[in-house]
Amino acid sequence: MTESTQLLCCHFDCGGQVRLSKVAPFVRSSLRFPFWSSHTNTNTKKFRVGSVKVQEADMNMVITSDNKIPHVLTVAGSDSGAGAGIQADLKACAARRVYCSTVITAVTAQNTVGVQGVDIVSEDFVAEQLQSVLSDMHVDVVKTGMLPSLNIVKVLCQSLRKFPIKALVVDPVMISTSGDVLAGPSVLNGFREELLPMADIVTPNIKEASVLLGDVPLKSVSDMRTAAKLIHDFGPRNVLIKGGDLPNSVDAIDVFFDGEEFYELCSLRVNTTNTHGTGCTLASCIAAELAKGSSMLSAVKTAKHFIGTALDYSRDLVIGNGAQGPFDHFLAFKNMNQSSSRQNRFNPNDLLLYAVTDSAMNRKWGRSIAEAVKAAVEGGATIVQLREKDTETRDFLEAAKECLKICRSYGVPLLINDRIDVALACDADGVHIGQSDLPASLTRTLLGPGKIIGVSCKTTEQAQQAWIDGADYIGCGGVYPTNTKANNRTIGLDGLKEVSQASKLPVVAIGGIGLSNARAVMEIGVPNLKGVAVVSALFDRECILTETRNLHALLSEAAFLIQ
Ligand SMILES: Cc1ncc(COP(=O)(O)OP(=O)(O)O)c(N)n1
Ligand SMILES: Cc1nc(C(=O)O)sc1CCOP(=O)(O)O
Ligand SMILES: [Mg+2]
Repeated sequence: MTESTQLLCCHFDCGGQVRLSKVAPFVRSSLRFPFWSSHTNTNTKKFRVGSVKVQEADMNMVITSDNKIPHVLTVAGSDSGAGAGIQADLKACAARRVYCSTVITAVTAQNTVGVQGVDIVSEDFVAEQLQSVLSDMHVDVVKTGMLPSLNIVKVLCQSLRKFPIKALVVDPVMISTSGDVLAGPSVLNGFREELLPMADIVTPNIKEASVLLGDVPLKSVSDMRTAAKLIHDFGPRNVLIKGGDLPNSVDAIDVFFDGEEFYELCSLRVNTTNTHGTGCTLASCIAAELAKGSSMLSAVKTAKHFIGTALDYSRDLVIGNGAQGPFDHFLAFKNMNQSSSRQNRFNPNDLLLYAVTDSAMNRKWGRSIAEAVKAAVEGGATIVQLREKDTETRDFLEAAKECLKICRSYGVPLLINDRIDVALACDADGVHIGQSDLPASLTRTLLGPGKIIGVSCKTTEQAQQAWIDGADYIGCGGVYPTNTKANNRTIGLDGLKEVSQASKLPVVAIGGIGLSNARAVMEIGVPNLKGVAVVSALFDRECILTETRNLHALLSEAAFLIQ
């Protein structure tokens, strides 16, 4: 038996012996999750989803002091090809390191070509499976997929009323990726009237959103926003409309609506046909992150980033002969012939808005390092570097630990400037070093393959050496004159362009960059240039949060236009 079939068999037991335990009544308020409180204005927030670490965060399995593991119950159909449905849910939860139990609502004969047959499980047996799992196991989050009959929707809602859970994630599966109908119109009323009012989030794709709203066409992001609002009126607390199928869109743009604000979550469309099961996986990832205790928006961002990474890793995978293949949830495929796991823990898109702290600026404005970092990541910084030139080592270490907690909670990598000892001591995500610091090759030896290393380069030769030494990215500048670093040589946009074109590593531009010139920097149009690193334009300002937000919005737009 292969590893994957073993996994499948052991998880298909829906929960073990029936043991009825006393349960508290379903408490609706228990479904509420905290949200980012800083998002208070009414504008749409646009995120480029590229700042969430996937691989390393995975290893931090959350086990509580009483030895419980976050638990997702999926109520969905089986896909014999194992790309979608229950099988995708199991793989997604395993990859996100949470336990997943299963209630099977239908068995489909399915492969990469399409759906050849569907056998619907009776509602009585669905009810029995629900009872088995929910009466015995502590389920944190229920995620639903294919609910093929109105009666199944009804028994599910009854169970949810009887057993308390933390959150309900509804993926309103109606049509398979191959275009086959998986839930007919009779189920729609069950969704609208019973299930959606209980849901913490519903995650329709464009077609499903259209069907939920009585076949209104959705052709633009603006239509998606209107649809999100209308679906929200059915009662779910949050709506995520997945725009992957939106015509004429370079990016995959999803619209998230929490009842007050819209967020456009934007990520690069991965050029692959291995997309079967992305909807199920996304919903399962959201459920897994919620089970671990994430806020809703953060769960959605992590899930979207996970999908992007998994698709990227699996873009060349060949399984089956059909138009849409499955992908690899364990991010193993692309790495098969590579000796280290370096690619897994650094995402070059994280360089988009690189915030570099400065102790003198924090002192001037009366802020702690942690306060400054928190405001920057809340504002959308996608990576942070602590550059504390005159802070005592002990104080630096304590501040770094505090900042690491903040950054980890947002999925933002934290690097330490110069101080490899501090980075090792606090287990930071990596370091940034310059030409007069410890050599990059030695730094790699000290930090090992799992950490991020950035190297400052002003010339093409330095960029070549950084690559040879095993760095992950280069910082290139000073693009413009700066007061932040004394006697810094300015290389201008031309110098930046030359080094970026020659570099085999992703590049972040630095030096005198802010709102007024960031667009011009990005517009040099070299694909290797992934973002800008900024000190004074964020930290020598009254409101770091506002400055970071504004710069993030500008960079997201610039990156969008350039691709
Ligand atoms: C992203 C980034 N790029 C360049 C630098 C400069 O590093 P270095 O040359 O080592 O100078 P100091 O920052 O140590 O003064 C950087 N810090 N970050
Ligand atoms: C730390 C640093 N390194 C540079 C380089 O050219 O390598 S320029 C710089 C300072 C950047 O600060 P500001 O954003 O305030 O100009
Ligand atoms: Mg340095």
